[in-house]
Amino acid sequence: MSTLIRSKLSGKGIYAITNGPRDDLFAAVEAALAGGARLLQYRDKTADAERRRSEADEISRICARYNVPFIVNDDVALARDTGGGVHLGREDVSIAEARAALGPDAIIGVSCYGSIERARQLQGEGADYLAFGAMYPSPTKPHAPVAPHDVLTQAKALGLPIVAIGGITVDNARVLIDAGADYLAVVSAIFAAPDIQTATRRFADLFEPGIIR
Ligand SMILES: Cc1ncc(COP(=O)(O)OP(=O)(O)O)c(N)n1
Ligand SMILES: Cc1ncsc1CCOP(=O)(O)O
Ligand SMILES: [Mg+2]
Repeated sequence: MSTLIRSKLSGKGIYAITNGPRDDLFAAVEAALAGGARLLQYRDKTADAERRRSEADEISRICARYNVPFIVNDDVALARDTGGGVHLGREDVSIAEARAALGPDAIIGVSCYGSIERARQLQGEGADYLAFGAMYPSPTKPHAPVAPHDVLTQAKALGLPIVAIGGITVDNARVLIDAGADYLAVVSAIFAAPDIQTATRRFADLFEPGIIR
């Protein structure tokens, strides 16, 4: 069993990720947090900078009320201006550039897709968590290649929190936790659910077996 070498993230749990504009965005985020999400990412691939800024600002406040880290997808300037961390993929800026803008305390997470070599490289560059996936075909990102589950197990040796993403549902999640995922990153099975709080709670319960609510 490996130990975490350097982590700003404590524990395990659900990483809820928003998916673009919606009229009830703030209520949806609040429901996910009330349901037990332990990390929240603002992911909005639109180009409406003004709306993105005001939404990120409000969501960062909501996360602060729940004491849950707030992460911005792709956009380091928006992360800096809203006091958040950032998630970086292969199309995004380097960890060094993000770190220079956000400082040593900010959470910087990275996409490793299915590559343990990329994970090793990014761990060396100072990533705070390593995300792998898609683990299953994803309704949100249908063209994302599917990664093998054992990449999660291999990545444990790198000593950072491991995030699994892509097509995760309550019914297919258990094997990912067993393979080594510390966090399950979920878009549609939370934010497209008719009852977001209950959907998140069902996921969160996977990390707390035996708790009777
Ligand atoms: C936790 C987490 N993992 C992976 C991604 C995907 O990042 P990326 O490959 O940059 O793709 P986009 O999300 O930017 O379309 C993520 N956002 N979060
Ligand atoms: C951003 C991203 N990267 C790989 S899959 C994915 C989307 C995950 O969304 P869903 O939980 O709906 O499959
Ligand atoms: Mg990206």
